[in-house]
Amino acid sequence: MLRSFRFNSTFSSAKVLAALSNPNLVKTEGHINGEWVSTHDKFAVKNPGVDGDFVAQVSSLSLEDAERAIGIAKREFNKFKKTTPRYRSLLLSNLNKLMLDNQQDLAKLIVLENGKPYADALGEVKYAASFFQWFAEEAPRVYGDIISSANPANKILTLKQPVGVCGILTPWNFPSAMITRKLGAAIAAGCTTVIKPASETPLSALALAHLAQEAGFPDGVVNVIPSNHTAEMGQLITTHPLISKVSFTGSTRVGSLLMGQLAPTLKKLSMELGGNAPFIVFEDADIDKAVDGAIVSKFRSSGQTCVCANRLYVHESIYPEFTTKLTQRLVDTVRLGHGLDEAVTHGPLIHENSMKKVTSHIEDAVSKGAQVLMGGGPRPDLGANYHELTILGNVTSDMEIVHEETFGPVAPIIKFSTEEEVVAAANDTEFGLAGYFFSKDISRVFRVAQELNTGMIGVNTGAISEAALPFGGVKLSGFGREGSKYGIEDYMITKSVVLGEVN
Ligand SMILES: NC(=O)c1ccc[n+]([C@@H]2O[C@H](COP(=O)([O-])OP(=O)(O)OC[C@H]3O[C@@H](n4cnc5c(N)ncnc54)[C@H](O)[C@@H]3O)[C@@H](O)[C@H]2O)c1
Ligand SMILES: O=CCCC(=O)O
Repeated sequence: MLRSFRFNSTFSSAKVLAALSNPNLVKTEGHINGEWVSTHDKFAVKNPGVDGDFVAQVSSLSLEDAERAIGIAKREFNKFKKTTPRYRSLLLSNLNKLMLDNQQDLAKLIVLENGKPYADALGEVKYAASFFQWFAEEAPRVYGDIISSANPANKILTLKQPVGVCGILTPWNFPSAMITRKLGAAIAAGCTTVIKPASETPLSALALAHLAQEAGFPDGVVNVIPSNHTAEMGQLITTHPLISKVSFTGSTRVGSLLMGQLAPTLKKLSMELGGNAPFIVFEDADIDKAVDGAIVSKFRSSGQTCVCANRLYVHESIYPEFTTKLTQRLVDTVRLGHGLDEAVTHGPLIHENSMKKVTSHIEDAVSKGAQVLMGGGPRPDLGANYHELTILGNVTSDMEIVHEETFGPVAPIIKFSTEEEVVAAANDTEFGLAGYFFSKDISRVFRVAQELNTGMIGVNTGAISEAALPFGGVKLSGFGREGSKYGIEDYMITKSVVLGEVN
């Protein structure tokens, strides 16, 4: 059995918040036009790691507040779009620095509201800040074109212009990085923003708003509207005529709903949605490296990332060695418990619904013949949201876990015999966000990388995320690319200007 740690009262939210070095980061009100907006209507932010512990009561902004934020963002857009890329680059650099200066406190906020272990939370803060650094560097490097015309008297110019006010809708699994990957690009392009953070994790978003103000952002450029009226806020943002672009990260179900709402106003749209990542270990792989890669890819944030491996396909000739080594490595290294315990490597899941999905996937698989090789159940002794890291062997394609994203700490292992068979199985899904495979055969590396229908592929690595990566999917995993040299494009329009009589 894996070692684990019981809850210690020093991890209660009140104590952790009281001990932050920079108490100004703890904001519980909305942020519109540079002002903090308090409401009578509040919602509770729960600490997923400690039953019954609340991190904060946060103002739940109304639709009228959101309308005001959008109007202000539009007014400010008309000024902000005229600022120079160098100026916006400086704002982003300042914000990157302030995030890094406050990284320990920001990480503690993430642990409290999301549950992930402190080391992972610190990693998220650095990852989140890196998008500001990246887009600070991209902002001055946006170029238009001069194009020859069919008419010898004409020249065609293209201008890159910011798209307008951007609605940013984000999930709870990366309370900071899912905002900064969008916000960094939007600011670099010259857009203004209205951010609706997940109601599970608004504190990281509000801390960012505070730091943006400290970094010198003009009022009204970054507006944050926490609310537990999520569906109504989504409806307003997707239909509002003053919003020109919406970027959403979350489930395919909600993404598809938002896209329907948005159709009448035809806004520019980016969607980072669910995945069902295959992780393939070929017979020629370095098995120890594949085991390391599987742990990183499958169990990062206890399986709650959209790029987590969801199905592990292992060649039949190495199946016994791979499963034994994977199980042993986890038994030796994993510590389940509260994210602020330094020894802990894996924390709780976000809430009851996640626990239910994990349980139902395990029950379905076991009822159809899967074998529990490790873990398999909840840990109520630690708290309501703790679940053992679990490995299932002898998984087959009739099991739900092969077709649906678990978003939890379960690794289902499926045997395969040929490359053709495993590529077909890996592609047999409506989703296409990330995929992974391990092989030392360079021909196979190129062949399989081209054949897998996903937006991102890790070859001989389970860790792909960074600011330089064009992040995004295909099929029901969405569209648009975030981060990278492509990310800023989604926040700009290309305007063509035909100059006559220039010859
Ligand atoms: N692709 C990604 O980067 C990514 C990241 C995180 C989560 N996910 C997906 O999200 C799922 C788990 O999270 P979940 O169940 O909380 O997903 P979800 O789509 O229900 O919620 C995600 C976020 O979307 C927002 N949201 C929900 N309903 C909305 C609505 N009607 N209008 C506007 N915004 C709305 C909320 O802020 C919420 O936190 C996973 O199964 C995974 O597929 C994907
Ligand atoms: O879960 C979604 C994003 C994960 C990542 O950026 O690595």
